[in-house]
Amino acid sequence: ADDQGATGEAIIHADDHPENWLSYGRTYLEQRYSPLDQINRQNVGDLKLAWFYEFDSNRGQEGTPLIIDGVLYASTNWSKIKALKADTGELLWAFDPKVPGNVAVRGCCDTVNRGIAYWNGKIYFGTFDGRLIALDAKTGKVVWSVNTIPKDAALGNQRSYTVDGAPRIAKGRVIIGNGGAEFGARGFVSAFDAETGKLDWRFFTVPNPKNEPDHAASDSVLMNKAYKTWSPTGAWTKQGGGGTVWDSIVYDPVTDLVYLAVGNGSPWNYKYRSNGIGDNLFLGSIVAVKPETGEYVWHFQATPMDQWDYTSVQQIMTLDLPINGETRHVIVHAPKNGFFYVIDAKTGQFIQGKNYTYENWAYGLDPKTGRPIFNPEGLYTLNGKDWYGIPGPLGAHNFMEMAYSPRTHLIYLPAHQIPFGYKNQAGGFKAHPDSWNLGLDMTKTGLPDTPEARAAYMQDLKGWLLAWDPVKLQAQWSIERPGGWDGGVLATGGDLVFQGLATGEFHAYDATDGKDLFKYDLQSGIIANPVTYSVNGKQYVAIEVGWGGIYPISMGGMSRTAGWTVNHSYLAVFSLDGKAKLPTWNSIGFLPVKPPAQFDEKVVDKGYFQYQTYCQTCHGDNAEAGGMLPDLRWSGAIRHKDAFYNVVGRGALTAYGMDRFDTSMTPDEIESIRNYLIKRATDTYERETEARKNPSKIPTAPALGITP
Ligand SMILES: O=C(O)c1cc(C(=O)O)c2c(n1)C(=O)C(=O)c1cc(C(=O)O)[nH]c1-2
Ligand SMILES: [Ca+2]
Repeated sequence: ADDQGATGEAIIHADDHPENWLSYGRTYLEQRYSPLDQINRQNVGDLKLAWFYEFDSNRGQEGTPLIIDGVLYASTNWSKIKALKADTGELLWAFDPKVPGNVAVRGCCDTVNRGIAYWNGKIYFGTFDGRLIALDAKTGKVVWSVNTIPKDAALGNQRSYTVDGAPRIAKGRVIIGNGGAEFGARGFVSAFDAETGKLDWRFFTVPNPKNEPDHAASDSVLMNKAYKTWSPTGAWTKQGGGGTVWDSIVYDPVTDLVYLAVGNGSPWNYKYRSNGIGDNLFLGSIVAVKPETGEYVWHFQATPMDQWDYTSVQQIMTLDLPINGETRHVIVHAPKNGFFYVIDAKTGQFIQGKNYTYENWAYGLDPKTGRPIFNPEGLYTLNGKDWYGIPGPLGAHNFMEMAYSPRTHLIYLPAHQIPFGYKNQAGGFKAHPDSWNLGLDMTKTGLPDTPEARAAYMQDLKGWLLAWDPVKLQAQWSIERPGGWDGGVLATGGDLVFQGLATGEFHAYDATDGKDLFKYDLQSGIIANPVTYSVNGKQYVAIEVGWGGIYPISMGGMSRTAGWTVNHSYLAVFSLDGKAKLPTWNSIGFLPVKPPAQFDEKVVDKGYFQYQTYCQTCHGDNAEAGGMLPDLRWSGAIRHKDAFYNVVGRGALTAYGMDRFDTSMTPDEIESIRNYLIKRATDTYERETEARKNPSKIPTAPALGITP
């Protein structure tokens, strides 16, 4: 159809130009498969570093670069863009949208950016403070810029919006969502005209709190269908309800539909959010809409009554699959909840599904509808009991993308097991300003601190690369790793599967059997997705390097099971004849500093509560950092009350992403955190110092306070 536009046609026919990587998942199918085969099973062992380019941010890097006619466009943390010559790494231009540092506190999961879109000579990307920007791809000059968060909409009280997902473009409309459901937000996506930046339509994913029209594409389905799946008086009416679309949005030219991947409830606690009533549409769902108008077509809800942060925002991939002797055009989807779904792409009808990892919240799926058969023990907000949930809120699969090879008919799925202790906030829902507001007890969700409990928990941390058969719903082969949070996957015509790991190793595996054919130490945890392209007939493989995202910042010390990882942020590019060499970087992390001698025991408990409420989700559970943001036990600022208050209360470090908290905490509360940090430093200094005497052994048990 000619209404696809020239770039749309180029994306549909991407295989005619395999040298390029034109859109986030390479094609509209989002299979992350490239037919390039110059690098293959026979020669990948000789792969070498061709060049690397260091970024000017040292936080998690989750970007998928695009490659268009010899130019590589990369997005980095803090929503910055670099245009580089794809064969040499020479900088052509750079763009910094100057996101104010104090907005970091609005986002749950690091100031990441997952990628960009290309359309008709322009580059499009979202910024952490909520803008969508179009740049001239040749010059990096701004063509237009819009604020994607409407000032006048009913979005709840907290309005904690951030934009970190890659925009997608369908028929000349740039579609972008946002994050914020751990705080307080109402999810929606907006579609802007790619040439002018004018708003075309908006679709809210959860109802208006008063069931009033938003004057948006979603009005009729929300008022007629979704609203009655919510209690009219739950905390959602104040917090926004959630349903943020922070990652996958996919246009499918076969069905001519746009699929929106919808997130978790806000607050998480279902009893508080919706009085324990209703399925809460469209949380944990895929919603299909028309690209021109945003009009609702169908939805499939994977997680009704969400209370676990089981988002369905994860990658939406489309495939043609043989099912019962018939070829069907389907969506395959592995959301956080641990189940793999095959859904009819045109109608949303459930075809089949099965758990792809161990999970304990559901006994299985109803074979007709795909609805989970709940384990009543897992409904912790209804039964009032503590719940050790698997998957936890980081899911069995997160933003790390899976890939599909049409040669092996397998999906390469980066999965993990990161359990979580869910516990209800006592005494009803209470929101804190500038904080996560889950309706959960944030101190008890703190991970265990006794050596025994930690040792047991560590045993439960696992990661896998699954070579998943989407027809048989089973892994044909898999690789198990200690600890999760490994990067996304690329599959190629050379029968290779590439993946970067939390340990900093970059690997190539044989796509047919998982044999490890290549590994390279990139010296910082990898969470991003690799891509491949070619320039003048030479094939390259590129990956953004930089440890971060939610796992290390919230799990802190526990995330070290995946490897002792320090953040070095850069783009690494490989070729068969590369000659570049990385310097040797510090790999032992923040060094312990002998803590001040005194602290006030009486305020330590209060400090712990304040820390877990306001600090934990970035600086790590129990004041142990995970290798990316500062480990506060060793911070110079804990040595003096005023120095600490200047940072925490008055915002001395806002430029680096540390907001001021004098609007949410009293000076006494802030001082109690300092005392708690000194106590934690005192308790752990010895073991952390010991652990570093043998740098190669740092991630092992002693560094975690576990008796080996
Ligand atoms: O509910 C939300 O609005 C929201 C937003 C985001 C985000 O914008 O990055 C994440 C999550 N949730 C989330 O649940 C999650 O596990 C997650 C991981 C990451 C990351 O980049 O490491 N972001 C997010
Ligand atoms: Ca979430």
